[in-house]
Amino acid sequence: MNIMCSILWTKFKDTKSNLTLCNSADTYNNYKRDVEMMRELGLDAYRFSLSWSRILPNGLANKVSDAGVEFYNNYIDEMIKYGITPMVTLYHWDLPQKLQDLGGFVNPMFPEWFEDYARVVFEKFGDRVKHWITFNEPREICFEGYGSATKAPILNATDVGAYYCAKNLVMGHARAYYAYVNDFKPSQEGVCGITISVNWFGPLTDSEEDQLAAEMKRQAEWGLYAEPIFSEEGGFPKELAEVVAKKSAEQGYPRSRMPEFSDEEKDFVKGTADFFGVNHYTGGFVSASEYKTNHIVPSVYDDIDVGSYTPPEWPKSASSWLYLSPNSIYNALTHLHKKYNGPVFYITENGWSSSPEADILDDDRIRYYRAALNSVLDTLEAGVDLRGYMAWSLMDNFEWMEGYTERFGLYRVNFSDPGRERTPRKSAFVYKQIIKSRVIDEEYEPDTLDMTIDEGK
Ligand SMILES: C[C@H]1O[C@@H](Oc2ccc([N+](=O)[O-])cc2)[C@H](O)[C@@H](O)[C@H]1O
Repeated sequence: MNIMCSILWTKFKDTKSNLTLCNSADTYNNYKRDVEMMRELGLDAYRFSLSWSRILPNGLANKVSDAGVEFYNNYIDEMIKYGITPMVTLYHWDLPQKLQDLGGFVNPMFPEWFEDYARVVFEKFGDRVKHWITFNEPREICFEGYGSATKAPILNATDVGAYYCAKNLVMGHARAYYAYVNDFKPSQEGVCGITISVNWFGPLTDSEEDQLAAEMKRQAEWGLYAEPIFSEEGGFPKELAEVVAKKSAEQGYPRSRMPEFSDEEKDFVKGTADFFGVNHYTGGFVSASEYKTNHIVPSVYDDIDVGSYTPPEWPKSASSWLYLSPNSIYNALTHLHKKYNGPVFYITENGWSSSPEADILDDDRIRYYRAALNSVLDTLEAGVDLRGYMAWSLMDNFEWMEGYTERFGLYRVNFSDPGRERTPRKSAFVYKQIIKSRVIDEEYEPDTLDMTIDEGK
């Protein structure tokens, strides 16, 4: 977390101490309480992410931190003790500084560094962890980190950053997948996939132009990362690659700004996921001609050149990008189901933000979860192989560039308290009731906000 902390230290230096900022919800010192909260809610699975540098302090696999491994062992064991299945993400945006200094995701060595790290992790924890996710949200890593400069490492390379990063990330994912399948899966018998942020982008009208515009938007936002792994053809999305090649030539680049996969690389990457992890939050409409804004030239958004529209009546969260978009889980997953020939899905994140001032009586979050879970039921009804749903998030935490100003938790965290006290919000009670009864009762009102554990679980 060092990279984000130092960047954010600049942003928040007037209000918080660096140490406080970097402790976030402090699961390291509170993991037993966190597992207790999972039990209070009646969860049967929990997704969390490993910190690469907590396990390999220098990023490279020659030196393993015993203390880091011990922490994760304790955390995993605590979940398993109470029948909670851990689902573990290897990379959730905190690259070891040494690797970043060497160029991070755009260094051609990146896929090998990632495989080496993955091997250590599979070896240490794979006896108990059976659900692995290589990367959390390639788009946010590549487009936001190496292109639009809105996430670490804040690299402003709008022309090529996202595209170069995407290829190396996908190659790293595939190397880790084969390491698992060849050397660990035979004895450990788990599964390995990737989590991609998939918001739903539908056409503004039924016109052919808008349908094409929506497809371009989907290709740029998530096809760039999904297509090489889940499509039959392999490689980057075809229409997007053609547009980028054409624009690159017009802009005087000697070759396309989007690298290609060789036939051998395409074959290597294709099919390297036992499941498709989806982080879904919101949606919107896309137009070929309306609602266009100016974009940096050259950039991914200039390449696709489409307009985006969010209906003003959609409820808005505390995050600028997050609206309650009707039935967008269904729209996204049925689309992917058809496009990629019915893969196994897990929804690995879905949730709603409120402001720090908002009360624990979070009816807006309850409305969001009820709508989302109804959309999950529609999705199952449509025959999509959706195996799990994970809310984001169990508790408030440090929300990247937004710091503590956006809260996603079913439990509120008191960040002024050195012990980081956790208190269930009203949404936690409603979520618990839904899990227990398997029914989404729109009228249900908890009669107490006292959380107890159902010992039967
Ligand atoms: C709130 C969680 O969001 C996840 O990341 C994002 C970021 C941006 C979008 N978007 O639609 O613009 C969706 C998801 C992230 O994985 C998690 O850490 C939280 O930040």
